[in-house]
Amino acid sequence: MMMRRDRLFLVATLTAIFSADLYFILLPKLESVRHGPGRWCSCRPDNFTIPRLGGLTTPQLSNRTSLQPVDNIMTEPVTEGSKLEKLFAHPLYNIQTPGLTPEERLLEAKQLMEYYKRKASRWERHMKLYSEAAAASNITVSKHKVTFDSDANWLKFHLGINRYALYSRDDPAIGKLLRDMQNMTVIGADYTQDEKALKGACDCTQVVKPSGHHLKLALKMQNYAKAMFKPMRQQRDEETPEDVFYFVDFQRHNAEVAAFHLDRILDFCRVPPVAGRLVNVTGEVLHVTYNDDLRAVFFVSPANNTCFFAKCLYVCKTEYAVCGSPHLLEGSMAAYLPSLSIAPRISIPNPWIRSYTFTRKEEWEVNPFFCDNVKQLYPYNSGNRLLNIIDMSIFDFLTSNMDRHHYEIFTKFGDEGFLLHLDNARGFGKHSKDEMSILAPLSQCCMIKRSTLLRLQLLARPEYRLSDVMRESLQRDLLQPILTEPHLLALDRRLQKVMRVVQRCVRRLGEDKVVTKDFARYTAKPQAATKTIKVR
Ligand SMILES: Nc1ncnc2c1ncn2[C@@H]1O[C@H](COP(=O)(O)OP(=O)(O)OP(=O)(O)O)[C@@H](O)[C@H]1O
Ligand SMILES: [Mn+2]
Repeated sequence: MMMRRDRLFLVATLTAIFSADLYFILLPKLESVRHGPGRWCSCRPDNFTIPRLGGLTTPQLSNRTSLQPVDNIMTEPVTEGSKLEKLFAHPLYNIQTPGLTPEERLLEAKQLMEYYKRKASRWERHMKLYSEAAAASNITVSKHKVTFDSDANWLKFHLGINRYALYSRDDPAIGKLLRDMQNMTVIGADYTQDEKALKGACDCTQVVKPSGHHLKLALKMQNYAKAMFKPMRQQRDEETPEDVFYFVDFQRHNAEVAAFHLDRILDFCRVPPVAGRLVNVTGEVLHVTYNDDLRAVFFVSPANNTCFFAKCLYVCKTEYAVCGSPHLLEGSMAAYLPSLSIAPRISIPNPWIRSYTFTRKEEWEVNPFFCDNVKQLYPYNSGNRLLNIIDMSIFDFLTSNMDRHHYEIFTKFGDEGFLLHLDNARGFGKHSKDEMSILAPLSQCCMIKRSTLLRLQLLARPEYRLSDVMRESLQRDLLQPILTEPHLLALDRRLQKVMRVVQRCVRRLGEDKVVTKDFARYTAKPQAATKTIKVR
């Protein structure tokens, strides 16, 4: 059964790829017949041509070019209407996954409801005890009504997580969850689990967490939805100065929001939903926290604004604080993933990890053949884990996030599970610089999933231009504009650079070696029937 589904999925992918070929190759050809020679001419000798799918079981696609020459694609006519809607209506974005087996879903509804009930009753108990204690010591704590809602959007998000993605773009619960995070009453605020474990300390040999720089909170909403709140630290138009190391750079709330939108536009769906919110730090944090440590870091600034700084054992510098104006503060709200107690995840060091010190270099930075070593190592020696790392590096290059020290996967899905793209707050720091080293997994391994490449090609075309679809997508956020124009335009420039890296690899190694079939593990199996697959 499991194998049949995998085969169906493979066929679905191939059908979509075939549709894309039709779209890119046949239609342009027909057009060129209609309009006479020259209009779609892609006959320059150095044209990059989209590779044929290799392998025994895959249909022979056209071996003619389907990638526009990178330097003339921007001059084609632009069509009217919503580019984003058109992008999402494209066959490449409508690969329908076959029905999921229980093993392919992260959670069972019954298990999740039991967890939710336990959580709700624990919360009510704590609230009662805490309110009594707070009244006795004259502390202001707002009491809000909590609602147990078995139809809550966050539950639907959790139930939708499966071995292929965190959510489906068509799932109406995701849009509703974004709205919940934007305006639902906050009933509780606390430090996040990892902050609690850290207890404000920092390891001074590693500068990953310079005391006071990390500032994030877990906010609980009226229906028990939980979000990770990262407050605004930097204005949208401020660029990270040249001399600032990436690991002491600010965390940017707008980068978290933008990364969610970009991940969805790339059709990865590996970033949890993130929405921007104006948070009242007095009413929605200070007055709803039951944590004395958190309350203790609040103060009122000389300008009469409510501020708070990160937990810190040694020095609590007010320069590190964030302040409301006088109470309202922008921030990102990232939907929480299911608790580790019901959906364990593991955190794995990125093979292309950077040194978090001022001087040391990692092996990948000095050894151009580093990827050959990685390819020998489990779990990068089989399946598509390495291809997933390469997807992640493309994503990080586009946002210019150098802080991908670890990645997480759900243990339930094992080695074939997708990689979670958590923590994107260090992206979008400099729009004028493209950090090519972030692409090292792609440039050193010279491999890319065909489905990823096809989508990148689409986003390089004027009718789906990445900056345009991003601008449109981000306009839906309450805190729009999320990215300044230079950051949006940098996306187009970086996309071209990704394509050029792929072109170079293809010239060096040939298409069949570089552009890899997705779901490589299953290619030796004969094909299943296509009739159950719907591709719009
Ligand atoms: N949406 C989420 N739901 C649940 N847990 C999350 C979510 N996002 C992040 N986490 C967990 O919290 C940890 C810290 O989050 P994040 O990396 O965003 O913050 P950080 O302050 O940059 O921490 P670090 O320095 O460890 O990277 C993550 O490693 C992850 O395990
Ligand atoms: Mn981080």
